[in-house]
Amino acid sequence: MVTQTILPLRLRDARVRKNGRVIVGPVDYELPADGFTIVIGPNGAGKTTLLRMMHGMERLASGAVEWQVAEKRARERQAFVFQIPVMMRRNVLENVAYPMQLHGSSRKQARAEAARWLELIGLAEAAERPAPVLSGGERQKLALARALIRKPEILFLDEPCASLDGRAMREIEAVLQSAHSEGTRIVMSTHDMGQARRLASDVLFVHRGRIHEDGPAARFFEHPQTPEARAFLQGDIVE
Ligand SMILES: Nc1ncnc2c1ncn2[C@@H]1O[C@H](COP(=O)(O)OP(=O)(O)OP(=O)(O)O)[C@@H](O)[C@H]1O
Repeated sequence: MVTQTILPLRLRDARVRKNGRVIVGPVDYELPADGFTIVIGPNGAGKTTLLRMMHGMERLASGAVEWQVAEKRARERQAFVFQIPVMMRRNVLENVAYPMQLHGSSRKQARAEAARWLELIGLAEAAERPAPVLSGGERQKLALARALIRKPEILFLDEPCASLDGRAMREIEAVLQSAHSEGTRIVMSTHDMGQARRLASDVLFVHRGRIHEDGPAARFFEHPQTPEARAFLQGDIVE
């Protein structure tokens, strides 16, 4: 059987409106099939909403978000990691195993795969602990293992390292880089310019609800094309 990729993703004239105001859009953009895309921009620029819109979590006021396959299949092949991870009041292993069980794996199979992921992500010792008692970094690792366990084609992450210490951040970045090198497409927002430079193959610079500039990371960081991106990279306040 030929497995058709869900990518590239196309956004056509896509807009999200809240309280009568367009907060993101119009966006016309094609997300290429490969890469580690970092989404950056000033506070309130629309990064979170753009990611949610790509993932199909926002009702569109106009336009379309189109994958290469039917919506149901596209949905199954994506995962999303939130800034504040959502987790069940069960132990860590069960939290990670859950998506596999939900999609038809036996409990035994799901638990075995979850244990493998916990090992990989450095959470093996916490397997039997209730998820709600984890530290911030551990929670985010759990969320990442749970997102990756079904080997999504594309993973969206909204500020996954906000407020984590250096060690947790390093561990999470290593897992993301490894997932990417094994073929997972990644789209992630961050406020941390060091992290953006470490991880990005390409950049989406969001300003006032629009993709203001996009391109390969090396070019963006060395030669930003727009005055707003230049100002942002210099650390100026961009409104
Ligand atoms: N549910 C909502 N109702 C009204 N306005 C909203 C809603 N959600 C977001 N907004 C507004 O839309 C704009 C974009 O928000 P969004 O959270 O996408 O930006 P962001 O770039 O992720 O911000 P930050 O960097 O602060 O996390 C902001 O001005 C925000 O106040």
